[in-house]
Amino acid sequence: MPYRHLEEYNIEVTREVTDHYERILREIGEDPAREGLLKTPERAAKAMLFLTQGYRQDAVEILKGAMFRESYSEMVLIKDIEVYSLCEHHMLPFYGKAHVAYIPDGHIVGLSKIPRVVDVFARRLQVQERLTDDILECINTTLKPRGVAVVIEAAHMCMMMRGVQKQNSVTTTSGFRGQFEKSETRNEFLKLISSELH
Ligand SMILES: Nc1nc2c(ncn2[C@@H]2O[C@H](COP(=O)(O)OP(=O)(O)OP(=O)(O)O)[C@@H](O)[C@H]2O)c(=O)[nH]1
Ligand SMILES: [Zn+2]
Repeated sequence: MPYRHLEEYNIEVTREVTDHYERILREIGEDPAREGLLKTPERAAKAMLFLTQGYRQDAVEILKGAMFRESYSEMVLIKDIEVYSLCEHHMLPFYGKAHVAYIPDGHIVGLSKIPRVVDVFARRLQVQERLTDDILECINTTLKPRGVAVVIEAAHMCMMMRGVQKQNSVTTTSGFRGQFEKSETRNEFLKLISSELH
């Protein structure tokens, strides 16, 4: 992605994507000139650029911006982080929850930065497996904790609205590094994310 000035990039790309959506409307049998649809191509373009803004954001920089030296060395768990992403096969939403934990090794990170990192990777075309790994690897290589764990539970609209049309299936993906590779620590994490206590 060329790093042109963001505003200039947004105006140019919004115009291009808007033109494409107008063509799509015509191809599916709609009349882009009817009143209700006049602004739809531009709205859809802005929505798509919002949902894919992760391509223009840097998760490593976000984490590095709020790392603090601390000796705390127990598990830090942020659970039930809402996730909205787009599957790369159909560009339809998949959505659910992410649970992220790490065990610090000299540094902690500002709590809000974890959901921000989740969003940076979710706001791209993804598969749930790669989204899980992207979050895991980013935290592992940037914060260098003793361990990191990521679990994502999600429903895929491409399996609900079309295709196999299953309304209640949930897909769970997970990744573990460092101390979470040991079953004791992993089990403590899994117990915490399944508990109803907040
Ligand atoms: N592993 C994985 N698969 C996904 C994800 N999101 C969507 N898919 C699947 O991607 C696959 C694409 O398969 P294809 O056979 O090429 O596409 P399709 O003909 O539209 O498949 P159906 O959805 O079965 O109708 C489907 O099985 C989807 O369920 C994801 O996050 N991870
Ligand atoms: Zn899909």
